[in-house]
Amino acid sequence: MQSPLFELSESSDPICLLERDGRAEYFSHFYKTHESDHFFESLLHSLNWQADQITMFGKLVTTARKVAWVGDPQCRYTYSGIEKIPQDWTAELLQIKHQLESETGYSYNSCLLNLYHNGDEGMGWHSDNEKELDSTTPIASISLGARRKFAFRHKQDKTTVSVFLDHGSLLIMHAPIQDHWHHSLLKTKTVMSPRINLTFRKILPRI
Ligand SMILES: O=C(O)CCC(=O)C(=O)O
Ligand SMILES: [Fe+2]
Repeated sequence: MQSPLFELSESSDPICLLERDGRAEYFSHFYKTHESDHFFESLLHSLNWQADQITMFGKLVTTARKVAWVGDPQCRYTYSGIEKIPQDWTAELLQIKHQLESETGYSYNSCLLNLYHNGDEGMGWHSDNEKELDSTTPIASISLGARRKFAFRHKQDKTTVSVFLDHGSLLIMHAPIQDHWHHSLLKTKTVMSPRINLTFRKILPRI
């Protein structure tokens, strides 16, 4: 079966990509090109980017993709058995966070950033359902740089829905999407330039 692939035009913002077992909305032009160019450059140079470590088939593997974890000081986050301590917000990240908060009506206290140097780097199928995350706050994902293909795959019936994430775009993943769908950033041989992705999240206070 052919899976839907959304090819979108600016006038159609926002587009509802999924509305079953969760909802995903896509804004292709959340930021204008010159604003997106500015954010890309400043985030590339102002953050402490580090290789990530993930568990694959029971082994700890270091990724080529780089990550930066930013948030309020109490926002600690554990994945693959490693506790991440956040970097401080930069002026640009606070500006983006405030714009997102007024767009969505939700508040965020952390942001995970990924730097993919080229199309050889991607992110495998997963869902963002860690127990530290407030599952009622949608994950808001901003893309800067190279246009890359992103896909959702339903956990039970394996239906897929994919979209190219544009420079300056915003993808909002509403609950309970993480319970029912995996998502992935697909690798490709045709992209040679870098991309930065920002996922704004709400971490629950520790009990
Ligand atoms: O790079 C992307 O668009 C996806 C990133 C992602 O899924 C994540 O950080 O959890
Ligand atoms: Fe994710």
